[in-house]
Amino acid sequence: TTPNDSPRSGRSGSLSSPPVHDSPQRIDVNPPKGTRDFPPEEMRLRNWLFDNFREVSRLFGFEEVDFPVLESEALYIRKAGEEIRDQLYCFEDRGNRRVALRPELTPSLARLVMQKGKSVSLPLKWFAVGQCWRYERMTRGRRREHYQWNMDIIGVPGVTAEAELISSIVTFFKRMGITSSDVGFKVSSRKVLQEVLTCYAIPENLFGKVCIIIDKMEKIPMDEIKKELKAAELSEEAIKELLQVLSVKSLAQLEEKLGAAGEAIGDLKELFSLAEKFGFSEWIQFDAAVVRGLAYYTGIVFEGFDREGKLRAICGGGRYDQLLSTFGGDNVPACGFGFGDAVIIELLKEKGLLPELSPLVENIVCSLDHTLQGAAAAVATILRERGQSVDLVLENKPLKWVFKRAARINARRLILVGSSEWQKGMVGVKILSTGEQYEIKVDELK
Ligand SMILES: Nc1ccc(Br)nc1
Repeated sequence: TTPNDSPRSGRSGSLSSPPVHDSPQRIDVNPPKGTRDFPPEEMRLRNWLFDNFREVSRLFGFEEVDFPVLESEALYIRKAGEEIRDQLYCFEDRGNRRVALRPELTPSLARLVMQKGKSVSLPLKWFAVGQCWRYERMTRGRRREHYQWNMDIIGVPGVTAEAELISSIVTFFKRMGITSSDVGFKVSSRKVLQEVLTCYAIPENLFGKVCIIIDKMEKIPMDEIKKELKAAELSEEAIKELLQVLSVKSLAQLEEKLGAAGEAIGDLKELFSLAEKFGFSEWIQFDAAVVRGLAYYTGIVFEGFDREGKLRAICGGGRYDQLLSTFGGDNVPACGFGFGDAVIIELLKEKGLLPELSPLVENIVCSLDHTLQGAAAAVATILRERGQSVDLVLENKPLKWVFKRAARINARRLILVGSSEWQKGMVGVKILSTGEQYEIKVDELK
């Protein structure tokens, strides 16, 4: 067949006829499944949220850090049966390296702390806002990426660090207009579980796995929990005791169960006492069932929840004193939290607290005829050099079009470059909110 007789076109042509290009296959204009675009309106909301994350981090004296979205898969290979492991977005790269899109930021932070070693002095107070990934079966239609705000304190063994972290999140909620009537923190300590398991001589290496099973307590039937604990070689008696301890409703009850001497009760009492000093007592409550779903927590754990119970956890965190040593590094005490960008927006919507964020540009500059396009560009440059934002009309457009665009981009004033004014070194100015208009020398524009 001749070049033009491509079976697809179905047209018979001759060599002389111009090549017929089939219309190109239209790409899928949606982002990949489970991911989001951020067009301007959504991007303004995201920037507003992240600016608040950053402002709170600044108020608490934290320094911003970031890491690659792509990490070695080895950072996340933990054998405790975590969901985060099951949903790892991992693959083999062209160099046959096992890599993964990070599902969380803490392992990267631990890696960087290890890399810095003795070159940094403790304590470190670092924060990051980064996109995290999971490969979720789309059957559940959930997102595969979200942005997480993390704050971590490295090198402080006492619970004052956890109190500081909870205080930073409370500060953030208050900035959002969220109160302790809207949101609270369930607080416990993994040392509660540790002390029970030690009583029953459960091997240390089962600790993470037991925590992950317990974390599913409110998500799967109790029979399933018991089955999984039994499969993890816990005796019936140990399971019974464990579930009993996890159902206590107060620190006093916990003290009766575990005694006053244990670290768990000591840490929790100190945290609740510090809460008074920091001023966030009404935000926190003891809840023995809180363990969080990450294997590496070793002490205090907490999660922010909406008191109406309509949403998933807003944020979560805790102490992870062994993480660096599991990476082969010197052990350093550490604690931190993760705060996702999705649930908080749902909560703000629920509470009618989403901000009105319109675009804002100070000036829209246009020439009144095409011969003055260069003059308009010169005026735009002068204004920009004076720190003024300018939307320069880049084509010859009727004034009606310019006014429509000015309204759409919420411009504060319209600068008109007309031939008679320009010959006098002047431009026309119209304040769009009041309609006030005047002429002014370009040099006097500010
Ligand atoms: N870890 C993780 C990552 C991405 C999303 Br969406 N949720 C949780």
